[in-house]
Parts: sequence; C-alpha cells; structure tokens
Amino acid sequence: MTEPATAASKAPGLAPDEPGPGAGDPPALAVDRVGFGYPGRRVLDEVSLSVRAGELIALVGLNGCGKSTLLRLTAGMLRPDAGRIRVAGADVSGLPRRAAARRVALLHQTAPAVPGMTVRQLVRQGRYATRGPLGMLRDGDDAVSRRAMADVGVADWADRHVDELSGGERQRVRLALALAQDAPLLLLDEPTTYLDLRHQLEVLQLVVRLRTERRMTVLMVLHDLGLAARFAERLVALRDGRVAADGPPADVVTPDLLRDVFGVDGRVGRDPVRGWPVCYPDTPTALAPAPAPRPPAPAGRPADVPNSAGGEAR
Ligand SMILES: Nc1ncnc2c1ncn2[C@@H]1O[C@H](COP(=O)(O)OP(=O)(O)OP(=O)(O)O)[C@@H](O)[C@H]1O
Repeated sequence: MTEPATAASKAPGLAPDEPGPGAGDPPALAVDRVGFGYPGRRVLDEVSLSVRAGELIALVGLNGCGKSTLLRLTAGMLRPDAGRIRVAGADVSGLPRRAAARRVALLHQTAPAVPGMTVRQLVRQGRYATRGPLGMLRDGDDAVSRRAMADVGVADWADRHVDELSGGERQRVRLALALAQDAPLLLLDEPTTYLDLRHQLEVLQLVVRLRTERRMTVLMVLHDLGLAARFAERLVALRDGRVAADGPPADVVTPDLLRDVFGVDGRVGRDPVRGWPVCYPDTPTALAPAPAPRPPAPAGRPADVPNSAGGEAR
C-alpha cells in the first residue's frame, strides 16, 4: 500500500486539449468548508479535504453520517449550500454535466439496470462524457469499454443481461461502468458490497493498481475498517457530518476512533506479518457526545439552511 506512485502518464479521461496533472497543479480534489443539507436534514458541516493526485483514500463512518452525500457532491450531482468543491481546480457544481463526468466517475451503490440491457451496453454508457452531439461513440470508446470490462474481470459476460446477474456480479459490472468513464478521479461508494472475500480483495487490488499504474485518484467508502486500513494510504472518518479524523491508517485506527466514531469499545492490534492495523471490536457503547455546534454563520452565508434545491444540482 505504500509503494510510490509511478510517474504520471497523461491523466485518463481528460479531453486532448485539457492538461494533465503536473508540478504546481491544484489538488486533484479540494473540498473547502462544505456544508449540505436535504430539506429538513442537515448532513454535512464545514467539511474540508485536500487530496493529491494519485492518493487512495478510504472514507469511513457510521451509516447515515454523510459519506455517500459527500461523494455525490464531489461528482457534481448535488450542489453544496456552503463552501466549494474543486476537482483539478474546477468548481464541479459549475461544470456542465459532461465536463464533470470527464473529471469524476462515481460508482453508485445501486446500478442503473434497464431490463434486457447487456453488460456491454451498460459499460459503454460510461463513455457518455465523450460522445458526440448525436450520442455516437467516438474512436477509442469501444477499446476503453473493453479495457474496463477486462480490468474488472467481466469481459466474458459482455453479452449477458445485467438483470440476470447476481448481486456480486452486478457490483463488478458497475465498477466497470465507472472505469469506462476513464476519469482521473474515481469515487467508489462501497465497492466491495455483495462481493465474496476473494472478489473483495481482487477489487481492492485493482484499485491499488489504478492508483499506481494509471495514477488515478481514488476516494472510496468502505465499511470494513480492516480492509480500509490495509488498502488505503489515508483514512478520513466522518462523524455527525464533520471530519473526525484524517491521516494514515496507523494513526487513525485507534481505540479512540472505534469509540468516538463508531460507538464501539475495542482494541487495535497490528497484523503480525504485514503490520497494518487490525481491529478487535468488543461491544457497542454509548457514542461520546457530538462536538458542540459551531457559532452561527455570518449573515449572507447560507451555511445552516437546507439546500433549497434539496436534490440534483443539474
Ligand atoms: N435524497 C435524500 N433526501 C433526504 N435525505 C437523504 C437523502 N439521501 C440521504 N439522506 C439522508 O442524509 C443522511 C446521510 O446519508 P448518506 O447516504 O450520505 O449517508 P452514508 O454515510 O453514506 O450512509 P450509509 O453508510 O448507510 O450508506 C442520512 O440521514 C440519510 O437518511
């Protein structure tokens, strides 16, 4: 997990006239004091995160703490009601949909499975961002789709119907769909859901390869702290819509994290061979009180009101 990133080739996904990352470039992702709420429900407050190109980060936290919402905001599907999110320097909520899709790909928790659609057809939809005005695939799109299917090991299923696949098989096809976007920033919402142990490891090894060989930047939500600590180089923990911890797994995965973020008493040891943190959760305990509410936002800054759109930014 700690192997250095290889030298960057041209970043994937960007149009030929868009520059790839280089020295002095803005962070791959900059989340700056972001707040967001659905109508009647405040979800994120003052969330800040700076991610370098090629980093592999696991986002962890209790159910409902705002992880998926942060990914949807980062993909430009929702608009923050406070703060800004920039991907390679561009404010995602101001980008046209296709331009955002060339920069960020999101693996959703659920698949857009139209009845009768084949795996090949679904994965090709990932090329949406590069399609011409009439929706035609361009030169090279088919090769990118095929590479995405091969990366995830689903090339042999190209003619199978998506709605006839098992949950785990569908999850891998969804990952191929996200990879087909060939975007430099990959957001994975629970990529190991439904997968057996072998395929969990295969998918996470693939994610590591994408980072080291293609210099993709990856932010992934994982519920398994052990896998997160083993595969990510950095862990970000959300609690009550705020960043509660951010750093290398060895620093972040502690009994305090188990208690304060997950409300679980437990111990943390080290894998005897590899050295990565291993959690030994004992029993649920009362969560420590949430941090005190921050002072009211200055007048004119809509940090504490729900997003009036309450949904899709576009
Ligand atoms: N479209 C929506 N409208 C209203 N509330 C929503 C919507 N989507 C999510 N929420 C609420 O926002 C909060 C954060 O949801 P989110 O899906 O971001 O949590 P999460 O950390 O990803 O949870 P999980 O680990 O269970 O997937 C939850 O309380 C959820 O009920």
